[in-house]
Amino acid sequence: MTKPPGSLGVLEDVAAQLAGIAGSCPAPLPAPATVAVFAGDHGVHAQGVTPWPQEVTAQMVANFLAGGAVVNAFAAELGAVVAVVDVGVAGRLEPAPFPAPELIDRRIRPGTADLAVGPAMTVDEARRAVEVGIEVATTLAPGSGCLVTGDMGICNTTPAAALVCAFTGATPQEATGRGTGIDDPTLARKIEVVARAVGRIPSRPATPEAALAVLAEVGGLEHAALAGFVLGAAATRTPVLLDGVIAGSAALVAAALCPTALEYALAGHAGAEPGHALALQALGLRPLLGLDLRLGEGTGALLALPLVAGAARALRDVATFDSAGVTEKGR
Ligand SMILES: Cc1cc2ncn([C@H]3O[C@H](COP(=O)(O)O)[C@@H](O)[C@H]3O)c2cc1C
Ligand SMILES: O=C(O)c1cccnc1
Repeated sequence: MTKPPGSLGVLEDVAAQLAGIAGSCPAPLPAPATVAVFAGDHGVHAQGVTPWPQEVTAQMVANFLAGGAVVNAFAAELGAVVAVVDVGVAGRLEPAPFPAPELIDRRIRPGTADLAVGPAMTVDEARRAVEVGIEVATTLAPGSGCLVTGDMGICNTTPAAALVCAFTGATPQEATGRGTGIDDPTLARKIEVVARAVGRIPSRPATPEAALAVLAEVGGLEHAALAGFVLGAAATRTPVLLDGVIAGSAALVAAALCPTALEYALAGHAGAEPGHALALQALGLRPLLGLDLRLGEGTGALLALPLVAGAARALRDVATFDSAGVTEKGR
């Protein structure tokens, strides 16, 4: 390529990873990208770990379908498609007005149980939610050059923090953050809730069965589906761009189920939630962007898409020294 070796820095690693994923060099461009927003609710809402009412999850699902959320704005800017999956919303979902895209209805149950007091879901429900993610990824993959993780679920930074503790060995104080923006008393309560949940499970589950049991005990339905989404992306040799702490915690589950699946994942950004950095560090993933985002929905992953596309296009389109008649460097 007509550039000094190494001059594209991290993007050279991205290009090499894309080529490895596709098994061809140059790799295909990561277009079109499809962001799958997995939505679910959480019984731990009863503990007062977020200032937002639970019905905001269902209302935001309607907003995604109507095209009115931040993820829709970023997707429109970047030419990405938004798919919305109900894997466990608690509320009734009104049919979206024509010509809105259809909701993918894969609801396992209307929200999890309260993970502060007992298992969030059964192991069978967790497995079925993982399978929803696998199904969505393998269905979308043939028409997508890149898959992007998205999430919606009021309270979902609480199970994310618990999963980060379980899979990295971090303490609840280290892994728990302010989510959508909570005050000090709420944060103290949230840390206490995460500690109670994590106290019931083994640290660093060593087998896929143990990982699934941890996911059922302290996770969420969208976390489970996102773990499956990463597995499905890998199974179809499709790059998957990870968003924030929900995706990061789900990727820890995916890595415990199948370590090599993470070779197909790229970290879009470093989010503000402390558990996100812990998850990425444990996974050995370097985030492409650092913008202090703390939204979710897939927004931070989508913003990294032009970097991934740039890396792929450079590898494909840039002339060689020979073909462009550019003189190579001397000694
Ligand atoms: C209007 C609104 C839109 C959102 N879009 C994503 N989230 C994000 O914030 C929530 C997690 O934060 P916590 O654990 O503090 O509740 C999730 O719904 C996540 O997707 C939103 C949250 C709100 C309120
Ligand atoms: O990092 C995230 O994905 C995130 C952070 C705060 C709230 N919701 C999501």
